Amino acid sequence: MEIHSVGPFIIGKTLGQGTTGKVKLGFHKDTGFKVGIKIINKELLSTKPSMRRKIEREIVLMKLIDHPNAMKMYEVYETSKYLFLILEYVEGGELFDYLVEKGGLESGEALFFFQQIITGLEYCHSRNICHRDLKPENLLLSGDKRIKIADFGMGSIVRKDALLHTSCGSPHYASPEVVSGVDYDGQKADVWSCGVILYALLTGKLPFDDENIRRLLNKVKNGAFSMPPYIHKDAQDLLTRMLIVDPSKRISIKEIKQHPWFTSNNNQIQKISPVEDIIVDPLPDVSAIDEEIFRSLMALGLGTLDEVKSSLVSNQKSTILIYYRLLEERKKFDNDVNKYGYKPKETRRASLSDMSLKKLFNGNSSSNSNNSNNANNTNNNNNSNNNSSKPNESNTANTVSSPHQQGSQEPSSSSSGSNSSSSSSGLLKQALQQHHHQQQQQIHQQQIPSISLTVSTDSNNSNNNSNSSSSSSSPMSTPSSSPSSSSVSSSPQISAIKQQENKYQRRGSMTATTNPATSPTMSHRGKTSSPIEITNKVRKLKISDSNASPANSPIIGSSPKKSWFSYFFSKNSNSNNNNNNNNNNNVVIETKIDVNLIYVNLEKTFRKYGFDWKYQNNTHCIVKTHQLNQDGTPQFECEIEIKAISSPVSRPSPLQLSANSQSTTTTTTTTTTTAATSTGVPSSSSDSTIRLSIIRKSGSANKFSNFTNSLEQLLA
Ligand SMILES: Nc1ncnc2c1ncn2[C@@H]1O[C@H](COP(=O)(O)OP(=O)(O)OP(=O)(O)O)[C@@H](O)[C@H]1O
Repeated sequence: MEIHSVGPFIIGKTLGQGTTGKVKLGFHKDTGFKVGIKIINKELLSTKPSMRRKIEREIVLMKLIDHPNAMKMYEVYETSKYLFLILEYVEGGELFDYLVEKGGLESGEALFFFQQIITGLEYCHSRNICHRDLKPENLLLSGDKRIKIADFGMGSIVRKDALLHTSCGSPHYASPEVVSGVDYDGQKADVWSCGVILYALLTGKLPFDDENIRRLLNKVKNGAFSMPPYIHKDAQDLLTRMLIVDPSKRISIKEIKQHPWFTSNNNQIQKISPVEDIIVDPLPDVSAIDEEIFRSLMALGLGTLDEVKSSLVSNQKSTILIYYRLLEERKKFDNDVNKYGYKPKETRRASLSDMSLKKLFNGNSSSNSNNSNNANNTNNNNNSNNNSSKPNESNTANTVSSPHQQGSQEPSSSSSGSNSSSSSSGLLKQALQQHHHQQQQQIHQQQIPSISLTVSTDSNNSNNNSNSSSSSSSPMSTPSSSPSSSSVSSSPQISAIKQQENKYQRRGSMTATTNPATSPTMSHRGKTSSPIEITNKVRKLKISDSNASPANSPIIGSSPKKSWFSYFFSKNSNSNNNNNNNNNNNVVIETKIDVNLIYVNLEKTFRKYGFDWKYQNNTHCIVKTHQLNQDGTPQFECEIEIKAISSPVSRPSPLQLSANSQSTTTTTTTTTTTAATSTGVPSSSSDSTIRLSIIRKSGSANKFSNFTNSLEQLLA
């Protein structure tokens, strides 16, 4: 039976497509509240362990994230075939497209975006989450131009002072240490990516680019880029500090926030305390461990089964225990809200205080000083509670268009699989509440004469408003007066911002003649390297590989049920830390890591095992040991086939911003995308999946097993 709804949401038009499936627009049946629904075929997850791990990780990380500058995940639904991630709807599209349209941005607007990126990233880092794939394509814009960091598929939790191994991301945004294949500090690598993004914001160009991947990687490693003279000198200074090759000398997020350019608009950005500040109690014994949360922890790869278990009952504070408690808090929050409807402030706060989250928020201040921001936030929330304590009742219908009116493309009233809206999770319930509140405000504003606003020349003055309703009371939110934590879109502050935004001048289309950056530039750090003109290459390629996209099918079999964490975790949890394929001859690893960085990872593993390697042709690599058996054959030898496979949406990998790009129909038959690069390897779009298959092996089974385990870990 075909259904057109998931839980309380009617499924509408397609918003986009990633490697795991389509993202559709969803409308809340009762309120018209919009969400993004990411539809993932579970078959994909069972047949591709690395993809499964990626999705598992993404879901758990998103459960841990609640910040106005990061895309929220409200709920997960599933049928026997599909997973549905109910996401915050981010209507303004990708920052990438915005940059394509506008070219380089005026300094104030660039700062406006940059501050939000840094605020969101600082929040992630405070939870020890590194994004590792920051680029304008993964930064979405809300309707009121708020940045939402998205796509945590490459994200990782990093224990304090630990280094990361996997080289991932897009080479244009990846740091020198990442492209060099050495172990790296994930936070410093994210800072580098932000430096590249800042450069792109200010110039509409990339600091490091080359058609030839080998040269590109060398440029990144070298770190030389040209600095257009029109960039404000303070911004130049910040860029120079962010794009420092040596990560130990690279500026930190904390220092960025104190930098003169960052603070030049007097926007007050609040400090976010690290996750380590949370006070947590251990569990009394292993029988108290919540199975679902345990599986989620395993998905984060924080330790082996035994390590995780013993950390949870140990008196010693550990990352594992902290994340257990955070996930528990989120689960409790969702459940409580379901049980009691919109939860009264006192109860929620009591729940939060159980784990002394107040210590986390506002640093180590006492509960009193949980104060201004929290109080403001809570009060706001409380107000909205008072205004509409039952969001799904009565007055919402008067203020919100029905999904049909809002243009749902599939406005079927089919109730199959529908969960009642009253079972919405905490974050969703909160968002619905907020949505209702906004609608009310809008109506109210329409009824009163318009107020004349004095618009300051600072793009962010209005951001000092701390009435963040979106970050207010959910379990892991942190009070923040960040740019994005401003109030609802209908507020005078936002109107003022909008007016200001309208004042931003387009820099003009990025043509060779009009772009100031193509005029003679000053050399940077004594080196010259012309900035690469953002080319007029095709931005969006049409989907052609229908097989690759399960979500192309007109949806959905059985009724979706809501799950806190989807049951696919339980089905597959045994294999979380194992390589299922080890017993098979044909090990297949699929990964979404950029193809160029796959080679960095491969070679890193070869070196680790002391193997020699040789690329036979574009897609095959022979790997063998130096050491020989008595009969003269290598102790171990194997052949790896490397292929780009289904890429539902292909996009140019670098910031090939194109002011006049047309949506051109281009066939994306990725299995054949093996155009040789200088390294003689297949090339593909940055979003395609690459399959590595060991098609032949001989020699030591032990070596083989260790080697493939390493590869899997590195590329998962
Ligand atoms: N919550 C959302 N609101 C609005 N648009 C969205 C939302 N989520 C995704 N999109 C759009 O859909 C596109 C595909 O998203 P999706 O997350 O599936 O792909 P992706 O970012 O390539 O990640 P991956 O392929 O790793 O899953 C995005 O590029 C974005 O334009």
